[in-house]
This record gives sequence, C-alpha cells and structure tokens, in this order.
Amino acid sequence: MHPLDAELDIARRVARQAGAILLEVYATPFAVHDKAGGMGPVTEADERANAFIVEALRDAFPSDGVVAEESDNTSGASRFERCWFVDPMDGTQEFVNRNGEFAIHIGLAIAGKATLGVVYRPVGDTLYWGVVGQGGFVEHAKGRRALRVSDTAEPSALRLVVSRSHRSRLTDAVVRRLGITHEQACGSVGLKCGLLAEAACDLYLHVSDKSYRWDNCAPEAVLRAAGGILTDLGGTPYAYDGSELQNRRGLLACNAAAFEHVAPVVAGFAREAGILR
Ligand SMILES: Nc1ncnc2c1ncn2[C@@H]1O[C@H](COP(=O)(O)O)[C@@H](OP(=O)(O)O)[C@H]1O
Ligand SMILES: [Mg+2]
Repeated sequence: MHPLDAELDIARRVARQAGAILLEVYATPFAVHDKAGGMGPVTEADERANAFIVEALRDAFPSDGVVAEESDNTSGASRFERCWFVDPMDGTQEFVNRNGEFAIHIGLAIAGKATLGVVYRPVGDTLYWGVVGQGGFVEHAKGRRALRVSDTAEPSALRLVVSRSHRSRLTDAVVRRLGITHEQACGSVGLKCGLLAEAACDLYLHVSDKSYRWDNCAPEAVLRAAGGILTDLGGTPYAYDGSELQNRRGLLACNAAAFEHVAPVVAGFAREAGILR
C-alpha cells in the first residue's frame, strides 16, 4: 500500500465515469457556447462531467479543496493543504471538432505541489496516472505499461508536440533555433503530457497565457511521476497553492535529459516576446 492509493483508486474510477458522460454527449448533436471573457467553447458535456466529478470528490474527501474549470473557481484553494484541480474536459475544441483528442484531468496538489494525476482519454479508452515519486502507468484495453520519459538529450533530435488548435510564432522560433525536425499536433494539455510520459514525444510548448492550473495539475503529476519536468516558459515550476490560477507564463514540458539545453532557449524567446518579465 502507498499512502495515496485510495485517492488514486477514486480518481481513476471517477475519471472513467466522467468519460462515459462525455461519450454520451459526444454521440448527440450537442450545442456549443462561448464562455465569457474569451475562455473558449463549452458544451453540456463539460458542465455535466464537472458537476459529477466535483460531487464525487467532495463526497470522498470532504476536507480537501476542489477547484474545477466549470465551477465557481474563485473558491480559495489557498485555504487547503490538499486541493484537487479538475478539468472535466481538456480539449473542448477537439470535442467540438470530433477528432477524439480530449481528456479528463483530475489532479491532487499537496502543499502547493502537483502530486497525483489522472488523465483519461475516453475515445480509445486510454488512462494515464501517476504519483510523483512513486511512478505511473498508461492503461489501454490491452493492458498497462509503466510510464518513463525518453532520455533524448540532443535538442535537434527532440520530438515536439504542440496544440492542434493554437499555434504561436514563439514555437516556430524555438523549432528553428534547436533544429527540431519532428513535430506533431495533439489536443489537450493532458494528452500531450501523456505522450511525453510514455516517451512518444520529448518536448511540449504552450505559449498562451490562457491556460489555468486545472489544465496542468494532473498532467504535471503524471509527467513528473514518469521522470519529466513541467514549468512555465521561464523554467520555473508553477505553485498549486491557490495564490494564482491562471498560467500567465505559458507551459514548458520536457524530458529531464534535454531540459537544461531547452529551457534557456525557450526562456530567451519568451523574454523577447514579453511573456516573462
Ligand atoms: N491560445 C489559446 N487561447 C485560448 N485557450 C487556449 C489557448 N491555448 C490553449 N488554450 C487552452 O488550453 C487547453 C488545451 O488546449 P489545446 O488542446 O489546444 O492544447 C484548452 O483547455 P480547455 O479545452 O479545457 O478549455 C484551451 O482552453
Ligand atoms: Mg483545459
């Protein structure tokens, strides 16, 4: 028994059940609405899965904080030693585009650090999970495999994964400077970090200031459990202590072997672009 086994079991079960809710809506001609403040699209699926996950976590862990994308998320995560960060559907644009690249994120931060993560892709039934310091797994219908990031250190050999729907010039500049030739697109922060955690890709950049801690808490825990690193574009880790929810300085996810070569290059371009001050 590990100390967080109960949390992991419940988070995995809840993620699968929420996945069934997303698929139920996916099979209908669902409506899409734009959220206020340029926060992107939302559907009935995001809202139903959000309500289900939040209620299940509150029932199971009444003394923990819960911050979720489609809830009132000004609710003061800073008051809790343990706080769950929930994205009921990461990659809503991909759900709308019907390409299957969306995921449920359930992350647990303890003392402000991403500690446990579950990322579930309902289409294809792929579940990533991990606890920092205890390792992680990816589970398909065919079985499960331990997660371990790649050990590629040579920058030009890195396989980059980027958003399918949001492109940036900073990414182009980094690709040119490092001499990267392999690039693929995928929806969802969690699925991109999953690809790194299973060594199918090595580097991920997210350049906007429009992601939030529910986008990266579970992905960061899965990636760190697999030996990888997730920081802002300046190479500094984000705190999940409720002091701030918006990821104003973008995201950099990388295997550990290349991080020291890549991080200064990314930080230099991010500084030039005014993303870091
Ligand atoms: N340029 C941008 N503008 C708005 N939202 C962005 C963005 N880049 C990324 N995001 C957010 O980051 C998440 C992952 O995006 P992507 O799949 O393109 O990598 C999405 O979360 P949600 O789908 O949960 O809203 C999306 O809202
Ligand atoms: Mg999201």
